[in-house]
Amino acid sequence: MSDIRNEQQRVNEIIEEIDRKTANYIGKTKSVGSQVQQIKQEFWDDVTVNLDEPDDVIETFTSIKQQAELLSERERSKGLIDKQLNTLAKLKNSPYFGRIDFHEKGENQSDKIYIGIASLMDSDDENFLIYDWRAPISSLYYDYSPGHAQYETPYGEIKGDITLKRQFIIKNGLINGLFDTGLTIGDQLLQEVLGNQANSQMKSIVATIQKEQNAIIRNTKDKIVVVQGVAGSGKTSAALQRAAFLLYRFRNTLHSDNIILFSPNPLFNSYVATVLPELGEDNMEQTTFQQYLNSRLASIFIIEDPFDQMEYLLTAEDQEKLAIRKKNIQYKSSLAYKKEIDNYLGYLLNDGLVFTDIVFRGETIINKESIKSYFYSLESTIPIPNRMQLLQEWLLIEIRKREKNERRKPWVENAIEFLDKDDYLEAYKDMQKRNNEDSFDDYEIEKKFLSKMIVSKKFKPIKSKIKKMKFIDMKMIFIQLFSHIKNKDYELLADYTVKNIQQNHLSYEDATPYLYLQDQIEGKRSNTSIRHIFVDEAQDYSPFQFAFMQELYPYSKWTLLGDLNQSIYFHSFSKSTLYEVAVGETYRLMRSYRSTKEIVEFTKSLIADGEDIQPFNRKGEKPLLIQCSSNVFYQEMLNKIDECKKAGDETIAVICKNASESEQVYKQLMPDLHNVKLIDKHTLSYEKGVLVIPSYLAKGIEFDAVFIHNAAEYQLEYERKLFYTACTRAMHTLILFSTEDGNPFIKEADEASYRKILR
Ligand SMILES: Nc1ncnc2c1ncn2[C@@H]1O[C@H](COP(=O)(O)OP(=O)(O)OP(=O)(O)O)[C@@H](O)[C@H]1O
Repeated sequence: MSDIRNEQQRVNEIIEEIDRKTANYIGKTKSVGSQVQQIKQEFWDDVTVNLDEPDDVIETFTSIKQQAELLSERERSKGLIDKQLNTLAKLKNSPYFGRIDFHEKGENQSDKIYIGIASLMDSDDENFLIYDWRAPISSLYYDYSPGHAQYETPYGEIKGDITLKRQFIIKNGLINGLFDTGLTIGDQLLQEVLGNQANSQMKSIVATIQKEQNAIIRNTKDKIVVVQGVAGSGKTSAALQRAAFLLYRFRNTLHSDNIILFSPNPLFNSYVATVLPELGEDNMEQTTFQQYLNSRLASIFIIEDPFDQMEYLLTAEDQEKLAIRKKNIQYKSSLAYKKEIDNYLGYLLNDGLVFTDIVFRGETIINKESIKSYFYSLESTIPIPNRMQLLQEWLLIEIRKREKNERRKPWVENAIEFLDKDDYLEAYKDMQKRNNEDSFDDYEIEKKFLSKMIVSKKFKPIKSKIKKMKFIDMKMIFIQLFSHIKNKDYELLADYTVKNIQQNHLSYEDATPYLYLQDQIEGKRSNTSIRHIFVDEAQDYSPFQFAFMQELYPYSKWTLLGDLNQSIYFHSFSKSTLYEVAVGETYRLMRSYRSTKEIVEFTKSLIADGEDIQPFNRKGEKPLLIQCSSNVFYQEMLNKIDECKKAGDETIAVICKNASESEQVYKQLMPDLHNVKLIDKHTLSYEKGVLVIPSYLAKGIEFDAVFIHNAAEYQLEYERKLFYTACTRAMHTLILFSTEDGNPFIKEADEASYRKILR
């Protein structure tokens, strides 16, 4: 009891210090804020603008630049102070979550180390009142129980003994819970945290990071970190805390805009978007691979996304077509296909590139054959993209020549006659600017000027196309690839792609290879400012996609997080997986934190190597299978939803196999559950309540209660992982509905791991 009193006393003192510091920062932010205001108001007073002579222009430019730099420096300072204020407000609410007493070897006494989301110094700025959880010493808290312990610092290893390890729950400055931990590291606090309700936004886990997660978060030595972690083992959590750790550890060189997170879908983006701000860091850029493909190709093609591809595979009726499509997907996702493209690129060095005619007013002014022959007249040892640039320069020169000739043609004279008033005025102003002439006195000068203007305007789109390399017939070059492929099924592969491309459609499996080929011809579009990439649900990327991403971000380190048991896309069923491609330090997370022990015991028996999965010991009800005929389905479901709500479940997801099933279920539930929400691939965020969601969009997210709409819909072997992924979204309650035909994977599962009701 006296422990709590003493600790609360310390919390109070810390809050007083936080208040002092806050008052100080508020004073500073006001002063810097008014300086910013003043600089903005008086910006032009302190700038001497004189554009008479070249020297004056330079002086004016320098003076504007200095003023702008001063403004941005002040704005930056204001931003930093506001950030400090924000952190202090968070610390005031909950200053820390952990304490360790560490007796360093060779010292007389132990130090009390309090750990929170940020550091706080005492009023003399000499001693740490709170250590940032990312500081080297804080590692002790995550890695050790009381007893011998050590941690790494930039100056070497420090050894000693932990004499006390304490965890706190502090809210609004009051200690609500205090646990001293012995050998069972942090279990009590973890129990508390995991017992809470699911949220529509993920929470940070800094207070209870587990040792195996800490190793991932603090890895700074490997270029590629690969995490294979079972469902709910904290992969996404580890990724986000790792981003915060890296931003702290490399704060002088790494900023949030040097980090990207690739997530499985836009809904997931919003689900994880609050974690970094909660930890006082700016958010990293979050995107999906599809967003990248769209940014590059959506102006040329209608691109299929992975969800449409999945819908097709789940619902296709024509078995022959389905078989062809599956073959396509597997081959086109493989590194063998990339190799074929590389071979093809070898051939293109000397022959085979296809170009388009350059056409002006319906007439070909440079034909594709001459473009091709110019290209191949260039030294063949020069790489294709460099030759393309030389070709581009040549074309622009040629176009300028044609442009000059064109000015004398009769159509130009006609166009001058029909020039409307606005164009004429524009030309007049332009001439004034260029020639310092006041009028079009001389008819010849006027005509020359106007014809130049008219022709130049008409040629502008052609020049712009050349600058964008549109003289390369990429579609044709891609189509032609298939006659070079040695794969025995190449006719099937070619037929499928060619038909699509002719209709300006690009399937998901064709999009990355297309871009890869394009980049190898036009020149790579690498992004060199990105230093670290997180790929969540990494098992969903094909080896080809991953190889392509590595070319896009050549200077980046990688953290790949995935679970082979949640490989739901067809391409990831091919033998070669991302995990074989990515050679790096591999971590395995086997403990599942999301779901109750009972749910984990059931879900682990749905998959082949599930016996290694360890549940965290949190109690709940066994999953319930309700097998009934479809005419009582919805009434049963409504009853159970009602029960869950009464038991306190706040997020309840009815997970359906695909989008059309979700729509149907939504329509059925709507009349009785007015605020039920339907989630589709365009949904950007969601609220607590009852949701109906297709299985593949529930990836990475969790809910208090999960209702599997019709377990009997999952029958084929390749739907096993989809089914497993859907079931593992449940935190506290899992109820499976099934029509009488049943579900083959549940039939294989341990009967003792679930309850069953037949209606
Ligand atoms: N150390 C931890 N302390 C507290 N909660 C944790 C911890 N690790 C994981 N969790 C919780 O477990 C749940 C699952 O975590 P997370 O979503 O990061 O797992 P995942 O491995 O990415 O799951 P999946 O692959 O199934 O999507 C989350 O609610 C997360 O907050």
